[in-house]
Amino acid sequence: MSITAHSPSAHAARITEPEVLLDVQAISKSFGGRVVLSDMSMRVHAGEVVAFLGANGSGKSTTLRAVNGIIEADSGDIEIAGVRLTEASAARRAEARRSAATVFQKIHLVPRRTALQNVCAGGFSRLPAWRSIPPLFGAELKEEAMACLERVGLADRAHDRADSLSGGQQQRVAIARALCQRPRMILADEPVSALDPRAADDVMRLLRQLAVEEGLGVAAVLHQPHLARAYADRVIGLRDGHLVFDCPVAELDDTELAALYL
Ligand SMILES: Nc1ncnc2c1ncn2[C@@H]1O[C@H](COP(=O)(O)OP(=O)(O)OP(=O)(O)O)[C@@H](O)[C@H]1O
Repeated sequence: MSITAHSPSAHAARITEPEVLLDVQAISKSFGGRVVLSDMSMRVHAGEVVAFLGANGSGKSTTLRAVNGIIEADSGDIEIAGVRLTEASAARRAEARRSAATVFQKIHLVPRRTALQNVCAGGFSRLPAWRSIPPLFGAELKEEAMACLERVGLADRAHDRADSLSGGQQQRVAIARALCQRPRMILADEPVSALDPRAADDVMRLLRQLAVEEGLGVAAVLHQPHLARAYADRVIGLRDGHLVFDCPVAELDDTELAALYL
């Protein structure tokens, strides 16, 4: 994990080649007649970390869930890696959504399986269902999963049971599993909320490293503004389902930030 936040070379690359990996266009969502997200628009570019901030219930997770397909927006549109979801076939839509891998606060590893076996699960969508038990994973998938563990700095723990790893290590295994899905971007829904400050820093540094060094887009819901300041390029503020600000992290205003949580 060698890079520091806000590397100038990544900044230059974004200016010359701002590939849009996620384009959320005026999406709205209601549950039981209550509007929880209203006309939300935002973008994530390749190589960029975007942080979502806002109080409980402000619509952060709803935005990510509309992108990854856990829910469908009532209106608006979403483009993932150039695929406009409302116009795409079901197969194209599923493929586009696979290119945005999700990492959750609750890590959901299979505790008794090894780190490597858990990471292999990220590649299952490319395999027939009967190949998804460990003896049948195949050498190729195992090799790819091992490379993913190397990318998160945990190759040496590949054969340890998931439940023998620390919380921070388990979240890095979950990120490796997401990488094994071969995504263009990572949607991280409170990826560090269950971690101590040091492990939280490690995970955020890793997500930033994947953006800067590998060109992934990262959209992360955070409850820690200081982590957004340290690791994001852009910060999005949500309040009561409305976008309040979307600005480069250097322009984040303390008063506006505090107002999100009033
Ligand atoms: N499946 C659902 N059914 C009914 N209401 C829902 C559903 N999902 C979310 N909501 C409501 O939508 C609102 C926005 O929820 P969301 O999870 O997006 O907030 P959030 O900003 O991510 O909050 P938190 O920081 O607490 O995770 C909340 O009031 C929540 O109760």
